[in-house]
Amino acid sequence: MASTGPLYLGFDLSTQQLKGLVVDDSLKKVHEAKFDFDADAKGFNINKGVLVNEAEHEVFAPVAMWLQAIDTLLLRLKDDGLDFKRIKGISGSGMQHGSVFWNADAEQLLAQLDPEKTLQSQLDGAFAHPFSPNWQDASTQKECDEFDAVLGNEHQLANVTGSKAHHRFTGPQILRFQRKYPDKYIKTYRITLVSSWIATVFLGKFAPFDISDVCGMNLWDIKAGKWNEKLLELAAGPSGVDALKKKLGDVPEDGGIHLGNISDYFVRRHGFSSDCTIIASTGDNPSTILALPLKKNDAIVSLGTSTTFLMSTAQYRPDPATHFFNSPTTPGLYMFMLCYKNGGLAREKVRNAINAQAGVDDKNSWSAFDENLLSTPPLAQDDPSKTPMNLGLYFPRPEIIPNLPVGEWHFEYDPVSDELKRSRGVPRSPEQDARVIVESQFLSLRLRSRDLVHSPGPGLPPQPRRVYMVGGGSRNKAIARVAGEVLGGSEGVFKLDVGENACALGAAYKAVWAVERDPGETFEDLIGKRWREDEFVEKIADGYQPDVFERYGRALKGFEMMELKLLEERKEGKLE
Ligand SMILES: Nc1ncnc2c1ncn2[C@@H]1O[C@H](COP(=O)(O)OP(=O)(O)O)[C@@H](O)[C@H]1O
Ligand SMILES: O=C(CO)[C@@H](O)[C@H](O)COP(=O)(O)O
Repeated sequence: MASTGPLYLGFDLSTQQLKGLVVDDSLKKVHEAKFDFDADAKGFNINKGVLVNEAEHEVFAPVAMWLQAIDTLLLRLKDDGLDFKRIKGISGSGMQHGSVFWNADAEQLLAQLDPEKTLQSQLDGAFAHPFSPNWQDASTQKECDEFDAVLGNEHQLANVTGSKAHHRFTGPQILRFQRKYPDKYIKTYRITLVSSWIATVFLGKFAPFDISDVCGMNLWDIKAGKWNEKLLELAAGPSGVDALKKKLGDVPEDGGIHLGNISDYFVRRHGFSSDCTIIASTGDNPSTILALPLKKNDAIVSLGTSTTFLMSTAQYRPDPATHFFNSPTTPGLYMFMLCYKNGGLAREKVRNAINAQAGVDDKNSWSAFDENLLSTPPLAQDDPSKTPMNLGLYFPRPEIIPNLPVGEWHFEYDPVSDELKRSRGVPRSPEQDARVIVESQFLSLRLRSRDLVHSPGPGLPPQPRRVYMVGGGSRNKAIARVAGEVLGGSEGVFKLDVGENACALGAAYKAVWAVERDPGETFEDLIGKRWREDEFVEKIADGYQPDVFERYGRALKGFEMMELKLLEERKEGKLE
């Protein structure tokens, strides 16, 4: 007999694709589909989901392409057998920091959508600007300097907003937007984040920012729970704070807030039930921590286009080197995050060089990369007693952590003499680059999370209890193995059964919680009760291995010296 129980739909609008995932009330995934921007979008000259203006270091995405993606994704979910009538709640996750500038006609256009036509064909006129600045944008150095200065320094800004100023954060982006396009800024009636943009489309009217994603703007005072007036004043420019406040709207405290019923357009065009509820959408990283009942001292490593490292903590310990956000669901909890621009695409560059050298036909195959990753000894050290450790940084795009320009740098480090020497590359390039780039990415995570992790048991050095891998790169077990060697993890390295789609899963779980919670029931309680560990997660690699963990511990010192040296050279103008 066909099931009739309630279903919950989660979206993930990320750099390279829109994904949709449906779960039932027992948290089991029942449908999923995706729309890949490069492969599926028609009429946009994008590469890896974005457009680039190199001259100004701008990276941005066409908003109309996302509308096309929603139009097609819903058809794909239908083809997958989804009965839209059963969907009781929808929530979404969006790549963080990106802003969409809507004009004054938008709400009328949203309210009057004709179910015979696509979203893309009807909402073209709803935007004051056709593009959304992407998280990879690096055009706002001047604006970031102003943000860091306005409260005193970057420490003060991090204390108040959870982060120092970052190129991609929405406040500095708005400041640059209103300076570069004053007319468009005046015409902007409402600014949404990518997350509240998804909710807006499904709601048919403007949706507010969510309590977690708002922390990615450098405008929100986390402890006070309100906008910081000085920061608003800076971002707002000549048209003033009140005008900007109107464009930004309110920020409800409850991450599970019911924003309203789904827009009639979706009821009539796709057969959704008219009482399907739209739940606040959040950022892709906050959403990822909702994909499982994360315990204290567990870490999530998300290998998407960006690499991120996430932990849930009750301690608010902001620092200019890291990010803190409100939990998307639970007051009093925070999300700690590290975010790197050079994640998936940097690894792909090494993979491509290996495949080209080996004459591999399938350009997207990871086999040769994986073979080299596993056959190269740790730190590409053939004989640890005689040869130095090989360290490197691979940044095809300007990096966030540390703030370095495009480049690739190699060093040799002798942990006995503590000597660090510049080298021309790894001994056997590009094969050994596979090992050195993956180690480099995980060493940076270990370096920057070391004060947050603690010993998971007697006699164990500080490290996570479990490391969960998610995002596209979590398909790769060779990378997971190296993650365990570098980061540890007393119980091992794990993957969710929908590991690549954790953001969409987290969004779907948020919808389950928001619709089905009892009064006062936390997300952790509800999801914890329904979660089935044996079905939903798989151990994919060993974690803590004392010898190699200790060896990487020694490498950390050289790694830190390497970064400091390059930062010094940047200051002296030697790297640009
Ligand atoms: N088998 C694999 N090994 C390593 N990386 C992979 C593998 N499969 C996919 N990826 C990486 O996953 C990335 C996409 O991850 P995904 O989480 O879907 O992206 P996003 O959410 O940022 O759009 C690609 O850039 C690719 O490098
Ligand atoms: O900028 C950040 C987080 O601060 C990125 O993590 C974006 O949120 C995009 O992520 P993916 O497309 O890699 O999922």
